[in-house]
Amino acid sequence: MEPIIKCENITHYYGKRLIYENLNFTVAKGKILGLLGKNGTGKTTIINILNGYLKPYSGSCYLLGEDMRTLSPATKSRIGLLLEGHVQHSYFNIVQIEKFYSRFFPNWKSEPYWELMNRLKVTRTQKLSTMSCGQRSQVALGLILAQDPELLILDDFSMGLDPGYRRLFVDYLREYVAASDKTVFLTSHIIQDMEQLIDEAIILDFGKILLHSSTQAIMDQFRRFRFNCPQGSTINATSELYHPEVINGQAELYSFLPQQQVEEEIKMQGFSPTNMREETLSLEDAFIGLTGKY
Ligand SMILES: Nc1ncnc2c1ncn2[C@@H]1O[C@H](COP(=O)(O)OP(=O)(O)OP(=O)(O)O)[C@@H](O)[C@H]1O
Repeated sequence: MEPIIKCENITHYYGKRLIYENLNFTVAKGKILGLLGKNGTGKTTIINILNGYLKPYSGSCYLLGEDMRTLSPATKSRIGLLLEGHVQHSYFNIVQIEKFYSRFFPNWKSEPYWELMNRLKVTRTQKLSTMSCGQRSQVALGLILAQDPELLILDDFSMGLDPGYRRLFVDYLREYVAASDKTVFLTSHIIQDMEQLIDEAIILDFGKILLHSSTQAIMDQFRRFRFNCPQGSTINATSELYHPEVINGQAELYSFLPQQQVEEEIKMQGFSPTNMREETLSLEDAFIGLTGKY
C-alpha cells in the first residue's frame, strides 16, 4: 500500500547552513509516528516542508500520494495541521471560531470539539486572545479533531498543556487512530507522553536521521550498561556503543547489543569490564542514551 507520507532525499539549507542531507522516510497508513530530536535539529523545518510552507533545497515529499508542491485543495482538506504557536483568529470566541472553521472542512464533526470545549473553564463569549496559553492550545486541538482528517500533522502539540490535559489528548489521539485507521505525524519534547502513544519514532540528530524504528523495538532492545573499569581507562563511542562515560572507574554506556557482545566490544578497546549490569529504559532515557545529554 502507498505510504501516507513519503519523503525522498530531502536536503535543506538555511543560507549556507546545512540542516540535513538526503533525508528519507515513509509513514504507513494507521501509524502514529513521533519525530523526536534535540532543540534545533530541524523538526519544525520538516513539518514546514511537509505542509508546503517551505521549499526544500532538494528532494520531494508526497502526502496522501500527491506531491506536496502541488497539493490539490481536496487533498489539503484531508490533512489536519497544527503548527507551533497554534490558533490564529484570536478575536473569535469558541462559538465563532467553530463556525468559521467548519465552513472549510467537508467532514466537520462538532462533537469532539464541544466535548473538549465543555471541559474548558471559559465562557462562550470570551475571546481567544484573553485565554491562557494552554486554553488556546486546547481550542486548537479541538478544531483539529473536528476536521476529522485522514492525516494529522502536529508540531509540538503539548505546548502549554498541563499534564492532565496532555494525558486526555493522548488518549483521544490513540482512540482516534485506532477507530478509523488515521495516520499521525507529530513532534514533541515530552517524551514520556510518547511512550504510550507512538508506534514509531524517528530520532533526528544534527544533519541526519539517527534512528527510525518501532517504539517497541527501542524499548525491547536498547539498554543501559553500567560496569566497573580500571582507574584511568576511557571508552570510545562506536557505532554500537552510544555515549560512554567513565567517572572514577564507574562506567556507563548504551547499546542495542546483548550484554555479552557489549563486553566483547569493550575488550577490543583494551580492558575487561567487571560487574556489568544491564538496565531497561523508559523512552525518555533511551532518547538521552541515543542523542546524549547535551
Ligand atoms: N528561517 C530560518 N532562517 C535561518 N535559520 C533557521 C530558520 N528557521 C530555523 N532555522 C534554524 O534551523 C535549525 C532547525 O530549526 P527548527 O525550528 O526546524 O528546529 P526544531 O528541531 O524544530 O527545534 P525546537 O526543538 O527548538 O523546536 C535551527 O538551528 C534554527 O536556528
